[in-house]
Formats: sequence, structure tokens, C-alpha cells
Amino acid sequence: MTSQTLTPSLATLARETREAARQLAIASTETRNQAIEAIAAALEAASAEIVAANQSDCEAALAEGLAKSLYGRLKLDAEKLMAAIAGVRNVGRLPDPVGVRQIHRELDDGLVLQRITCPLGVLGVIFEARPDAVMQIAALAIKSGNAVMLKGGKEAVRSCEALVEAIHRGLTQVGLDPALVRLLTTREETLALLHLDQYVDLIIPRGSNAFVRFVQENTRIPVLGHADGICHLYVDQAADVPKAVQITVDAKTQYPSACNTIETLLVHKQIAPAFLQQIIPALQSKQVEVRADEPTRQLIGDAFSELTPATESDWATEYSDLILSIKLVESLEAAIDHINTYGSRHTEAIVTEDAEAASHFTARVDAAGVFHNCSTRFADGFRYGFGAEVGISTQKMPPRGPVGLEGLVTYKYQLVGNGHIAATYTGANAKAFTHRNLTD
Ligand SMILES: NC(=O)C1=CN([C@@H]2O[C@H](COP(=O)(O)OP(=O)(O)OC[C@H]3O[C@@H](n4cnc5c(N)ncnc54)[C@H](OP(=O)(O)O)[C@@H]3O)[C@@H](O)[C@H]2O)C=CC1
Ligand SMILES: N[C@@H](CCC(=O)OP(=O)(O)O)C(=O)O
Repeated sequence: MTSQTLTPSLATLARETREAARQLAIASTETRNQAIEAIAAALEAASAEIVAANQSDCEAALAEGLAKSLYGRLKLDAEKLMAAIAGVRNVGRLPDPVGVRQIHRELDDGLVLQRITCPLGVLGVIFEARPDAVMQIAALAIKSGNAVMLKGGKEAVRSCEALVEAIHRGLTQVGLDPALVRLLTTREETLALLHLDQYVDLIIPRGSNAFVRFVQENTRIPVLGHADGICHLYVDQAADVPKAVQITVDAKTQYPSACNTIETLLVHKQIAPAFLQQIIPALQSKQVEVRADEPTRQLIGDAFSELTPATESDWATEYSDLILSIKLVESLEAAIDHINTYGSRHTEAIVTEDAEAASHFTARVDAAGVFHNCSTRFADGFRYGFGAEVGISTQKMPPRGPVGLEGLVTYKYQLVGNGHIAATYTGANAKAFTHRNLTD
């Protein structure tokens, strides 16, 4: 698999994007911030066209029968667009992630080591039909000195085109190459992108586990997987019931299609009688279809006889919709085991007033986010103060969780000496290193 086997056109476009990235990598902080402001202004100026393009996407999606929850993700009305543009400006105001000195150390007299952050180069980001992601990802890429090749979900193609056209106008206005932000629109281009190892430095697929694995198996480019969110909320025996009800309803209904929404509610058997009689009607009043395992249904008896039985396959399902499965557990340990078996290492939460139980849960659960007494919906770059996010990394190696600017830079070790040679520091008369951290 090399770029020689590609259609020349995509390889040519990628080469231009690579060159544009090299220019941006040496651009000043001020230039990159000006570019972000110009992009925000261009998006504002094009808001009518962007909203109209999105309406066309939405109409087509409705005609195709897109699920209501996914439709909510696709829709970009004026209000959502303005919020996203404000998010672009927020990214501009964040500290520059490029050129940060992480290590400054004297190895010996006159031999000084520094570790300095720098951009990755060209990012290839494949994401779902969520147009606001275009603005978040482009802003983060430019701020961190990277170029980006974007491929959104097919349902959002007109919206993505309108957004990228505006972004190009913004870049051009400040004298930057529009090739910095490139839009791909077909699956064929996605597959070709995976072969562009000469020009692309990192692929970020946001999609199902199977899709992320497919990408990993079909490219030599490093992959930062943003896979599915099978997230849980565990209501411990020492939970405060009103708190647990409030958190459960938010974690399920606030944005049902988002990957940080819960799919399974684990309930300790001791608290189940008090909690279930409140949470089930609360969820049903928000149109949530509640599925329950056999012990739960036995416990609640006739009170909610219409509940759908939850089976083994429910534990492994991301509904991305207003559906929640409930499982009764015997202990905190059983909840942790369930999560470590079926969870996707995205975001997991416990509700409890027992600090020891909470700290056991957060230590033992293997996920990018382990939360106590709050909603899983907080797993988000904006809410973490990263300005925005490229997505939520579900891999174990960093960056893990919401990926913001810090996740889009790497670093270089810069070593400056004055004729120093390694032989001085080896052998019988080896000179000792000073290894002194410098403070300025
Ligand atoms: N961790 C995170 O940050 C995120 C995770 N997700 C997860 O992604 C999952 C799926 O989301 P969903 O809305 O269904 O998104 P899809 O899987 O439908 O699409 C995601 C992207 O992948 C592309 N794609 C999917 N399959 C292929 C393929 N075989 N070849 C080439 N391209 C492909 C799609 O292109 P096309 O539309 O052209 O088919 C689209 O651009 C959910 O589990 C969700 O939780 C989603 C967003 C963020
Ligand atoms: N961080 C985002 C969710 C992550 C995400 O991109 O999810 P998705 O709705 O699957 O595209 C949020 O809190 O809305």
C-alpha cells in the first residue's frame, strides 16, 4: 500500500495540503489566531447559505428515514451555528499549544536539552453526520498548526461543503492556503486517504468499533481511534436517590445520540426498590424505552409490567437513541465487572455518597473517563475547558478521552552543545552529567 497506487488527483491534493501544513507549522501564533478569527467571521457571513445547505441535508435525511436521534445531530440551525462559531473564537483565545517548552535541562556545562511542542502535520479525520464537528476540528487543527483532511457522514455532505467553503474564504483572507482544510465526500476518498502515508500523519476515525478496527487494519498511518460509547451509570447502595434520578435522566436524554450517553443503568439490589419506582416513570415521561433484566422485572412486579426484557445482547449495544437497559447487581464489584466486560472504555459513572466506594470504582474501572456523582455527558472537550474537541479517544495510550489542542501536537528534543561528544561520558574516566533542570 503506497501512495503510488492511488488516483493521482487525491495524492496531488494531499501533497498540496502537506505543503500548506509545512507553511502553517512555521506561522506565528498571531497569524494562526488571525486565521481563526477570519474563519469565524466568514462562517458568520455565510450563515444563511450554511443553514440552507443544512436544511437540504435534513430534508433528504428525513426522506431517507434517518432516526430521530441522528437527525438531531445532523441539524444545524442558526442558533447551533452561532454557538459553534463562538466555539471557534474560544479556540482562538486559548494558549498556543505550539512551541511550548516541556523540558529545559542542562546535561553538562554548555550542553542543553529542550523538549518543544510542534504540530503533527496533516490530520485525516473521518466523522459522522455532525456538521458542527467541521468547525470544531478545523479550528483546533489551525490553532495547533496542522492541516486537516475531513470526511463527514454522507447525510451531511451539503452542510460540510458550505462550511468548508466559508472556512476557505477565511483562510484566503489572511493569506493562508485554503488547502489547509480539505473536504472529502465519498467513501472511495476515505479508502484512498488511508493509503496516503506519504502525506498524512495521523488518521482519526470517529465511528463504530468495527469501522475503527477496519481503518487500523487498512493503513500504515498511525490511527487515533474514537470508537463507540457503551457508557454505564452505576447507582450504588449508598446513592442519594434524587441525585441518582437527576443524573440518570440527564445522562440518557440530554443528547441521546452522543457517544457519552449511557446505554445501561446498573442498580445495586439494596437501593433498587426505592430508586426504580422513581427512575422508571421519570425516564418514561421523557419517552425513553426502558428494558430490564429478569431480576429487575421480578422486583418491580406488576408496577411496570410493560417493560421490555433486556437480554445479553442489550449489554453490548449502543442504542444511540432513547432506549436504556437496566440490570440489577449484587455488589459494587459486580458492577465494576460488568462495566469492564461490556463497556467500551469511554466514560463510566457511579452515584454514591460513600467516598470509599467511589474511589474503588474510579480506580478499578478501565475507561477514559471515570465520574462520581455527575453525568457522563460531561465527557466533552468544551466542558473540560479544551475549547472544543476533535472527538473522544477510546484508546488506552494518550491522548485518551476528549482530544483538544494538546492531543494534536507532538514534540521535538532540541539539544545544543559546543563540540560535546558522547565518548566524554563513557568508559573508565567518564565525566558525570549534571542533569540540572533550568528554571527559565
Ligand atoms: N468517540 C467519539 O468521539 C465518537 C464516537 N462515535 C461512535 O461512532 C459510532 C457510529 O456512529 P454513526 O453515526 O453510526 O457513524 P457512521 O459509522 O455511520 O459514520 C462515521 C463515518 O465513518 C464512515 N464510514 C463508516 N463505515 C465506513 C466504511 N466501511 N468505509 C468508509 N467509510 C465508512 C462514514 O461515512 P459515510 O457516511 O459516507 O458512510 C462516516 O464518515 C457510534 O458508536 C458512536 O458512538 C461517533 C462520534 C464520535
Ligand atoms: N462530546 C460530544 C459528544 C461526542 C460526539 O461527537 O458524539 P456524537 O454525537 O456521537 O457525534 C458531546 O458531549 O456532545
